[in-house]
Amino acid sequence: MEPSNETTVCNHPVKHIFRGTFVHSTQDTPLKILEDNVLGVDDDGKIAFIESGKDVVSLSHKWGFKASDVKQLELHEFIMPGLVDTHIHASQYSYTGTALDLPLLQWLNTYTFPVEAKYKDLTFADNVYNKVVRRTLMNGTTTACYFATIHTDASLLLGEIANKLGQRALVGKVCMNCNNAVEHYKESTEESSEETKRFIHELLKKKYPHVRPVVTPRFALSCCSALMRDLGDIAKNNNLHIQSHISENKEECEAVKQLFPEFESYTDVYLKHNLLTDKTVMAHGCYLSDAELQVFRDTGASISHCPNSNISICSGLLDVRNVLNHKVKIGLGTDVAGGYSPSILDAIRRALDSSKVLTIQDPSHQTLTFEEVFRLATLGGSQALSLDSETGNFEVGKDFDALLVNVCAPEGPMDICGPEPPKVLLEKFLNLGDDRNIREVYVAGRRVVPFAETASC
Ligand SMILES: O=c1[nH]c(=O)c2nc[nH]c2[nH]1
Ligand SMILES: [Zn+2]
Repeated sequence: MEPSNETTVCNHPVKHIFRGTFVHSTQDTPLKILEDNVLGVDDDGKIAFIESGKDVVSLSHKWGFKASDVKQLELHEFIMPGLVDTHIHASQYSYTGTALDLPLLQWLNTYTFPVEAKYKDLTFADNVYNKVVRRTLMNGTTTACYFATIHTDASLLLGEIANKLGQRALVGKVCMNCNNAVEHYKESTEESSEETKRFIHELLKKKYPHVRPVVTPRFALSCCSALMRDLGDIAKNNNLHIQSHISENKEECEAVKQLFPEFESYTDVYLKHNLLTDKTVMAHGCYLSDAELQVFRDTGASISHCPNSNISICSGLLDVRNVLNHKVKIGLGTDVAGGYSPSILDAIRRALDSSKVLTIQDPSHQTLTFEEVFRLATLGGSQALSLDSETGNFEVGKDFDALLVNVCAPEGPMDICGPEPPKVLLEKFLNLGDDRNIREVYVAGRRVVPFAETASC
């Protein structure tokens, strides 16, 4: 509710008030630094105001808070928007940091499918899914777009755990009816469609405030035409998000061409199966042509850039500058476990490295700046997931999804050798920081890190 004037106490109470430095991105500016600002979070977890610290007295009258309610940040602290992981396989978390010696298709058959088959066992799923949600939250991921496995009940469990621990999440029960490598790790077409409908129904029935289902055809090599068409219809009928993979590796692109010769391109395969919408996020896209990027632009579909994975399993390098020039929505993804790090801070560094490699190869390439990659990791990710009306930056009315960062955390990974401006502190954090610097994490105004209770290994 909007306050009526400056002297009336607003009857919509604020539950957190922070004063200090805030950094975030907007559509026009990749990095906005707001020094000595005051931000209030209302009872619904939404940003009620963000204004100059000089106005704190009039704000306290207007919103009915006391000076002692204000949490004053230290000089080496700042608040930034939560990180958005637009593509992560929760089910692959158990082998993160290993099995990076094969290219995509062999990697899937050798490592991925045998592990994913184990999620029939809900005890196994419960252990891994609790760990991945905790680890990503600790690393500042306030929103995650998850692939689970083909198992409906384990996928529902992932949604339950994300809700319990307070992470904003899109959760996908994986659909795949083609797989010759691992027996039993596939579904029939009918099973896949019916179980997807059950998954959506059951998850929506829980009415979790920040956890939603996402329709998840694994990729064109795992799903026949009939299944992709069914999934396109299911997403349309329920107005749901869609996620998949596209143009990650050359061998995969060639196989798609062989399997779907009647289509103009890999993008055309998804387009003609109604899988490209303004709520679709496709991982990778390293080999998309300009014409395909134009289709992304026209449909409003987005790309999840997963640079760690692209390098780790030798898939390719995405030219993010070209994607941005085509005005296609783009965010960052860890792609655990093709990517070996569950942290979006790592994705930021790998995105910058990848852009620099492109510049080494072609000096006319316009290297991404750290400010641009900061935006990809926050507002860009929320746009890629079509969640930017709810989260992504500190606009009044959005949910307060945020990290309180202390660059001088005791036992932390970096040193600050004298007074530094906030822009330097942010750049240092993005390049050198880790979870020790992330003192608090908020999702929709709820403090979710530090955890209420500690988990054992
Ligand atoms: O990086 C990837 N990870 C996967 O699990 C996958 N499945 C299809 N294509 C994929 N790419
Ligand atoms: Zn993936």
